[in-house]
Amino acid sequence: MDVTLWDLVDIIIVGYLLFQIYKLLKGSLGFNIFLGLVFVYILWWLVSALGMPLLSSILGQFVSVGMIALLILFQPEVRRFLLFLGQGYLQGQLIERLLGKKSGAQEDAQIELIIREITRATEEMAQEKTGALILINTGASLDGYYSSGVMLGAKISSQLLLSIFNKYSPLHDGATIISGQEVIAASCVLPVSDRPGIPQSLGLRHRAAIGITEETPVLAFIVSEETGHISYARQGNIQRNISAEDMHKLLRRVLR
Ligand SMILES: Nc1ncnc2c1ncn2[C@@H]1O[C@H](COP(=O)(O)OP(=O)(O)OP(=O)(O)O)[C@@H](O)[C@H]1O
Repeated sequence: MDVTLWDLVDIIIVGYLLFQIYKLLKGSLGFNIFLGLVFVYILWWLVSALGMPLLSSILGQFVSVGMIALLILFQPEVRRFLLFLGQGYLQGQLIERLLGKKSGAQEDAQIELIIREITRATEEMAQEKTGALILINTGASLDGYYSSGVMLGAKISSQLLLSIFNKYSPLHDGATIISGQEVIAASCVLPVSDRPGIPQSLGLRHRAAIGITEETPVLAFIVSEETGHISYARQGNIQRNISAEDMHKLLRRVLR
């Protein structure tokens, strides 16, 4: 049998897609369903090869409606995957990476200033146990979420962020979204993740951070009102209790 270059490309693409499906379903109930479907498929293939017509035709019924069943069972995951593809992930990150980010010395200094302001405010809120949820948009289209909050279009500063999340401020509830060099909106309502693997101790603020990062390529920082811990969520995963230094490094990696 001849193995061509296209066979290799084919295998690499299928491998990549399977890995993405694994990443998407990891830790969810959907992963067990997916394993169940793979098991049914292997069983059907086995009984067909062994020549067991009755069992093979019963299992064959499942397999023949497989694609439709997959779309119904995994509707939220398929939606999330398509959103991820469409929402600036490719435009914003991949293309930028391919073309190389343009970053002059002046721009670098500006970004460093922004990072310092965000980190300073977050650190102060953590010390004072002021709850906060800050999204850093790295190229997604978040128009639908802006409209759920209050548009600001203001220059980023630690004072502004501290004012927004001050518990007496009318803007402190919900998420504040930062894009480029501006605080675009505050008090935004985000989708709350319903993934079963999330620890019970995490409430709505943390679940909203996980939820939005499942659907869009944004970075979400959370300050817990209860513990004063800083956490971040990215691609649906949460990293808890990070230091201000970790936060600074992460922002540098993402924004530069
Ligand atoms: N869908 C949502 N989108 C954005 N923000 C939300 C959403 N739901 C709740 N919040 C924010 O989370 C706050 C409630 O947080 P809650 O105490 O339930 O979460 P938590 O994860 O336990 O955080 P903490 O550790 O700060 O208590 C609300 O006051 C609101 O500001």
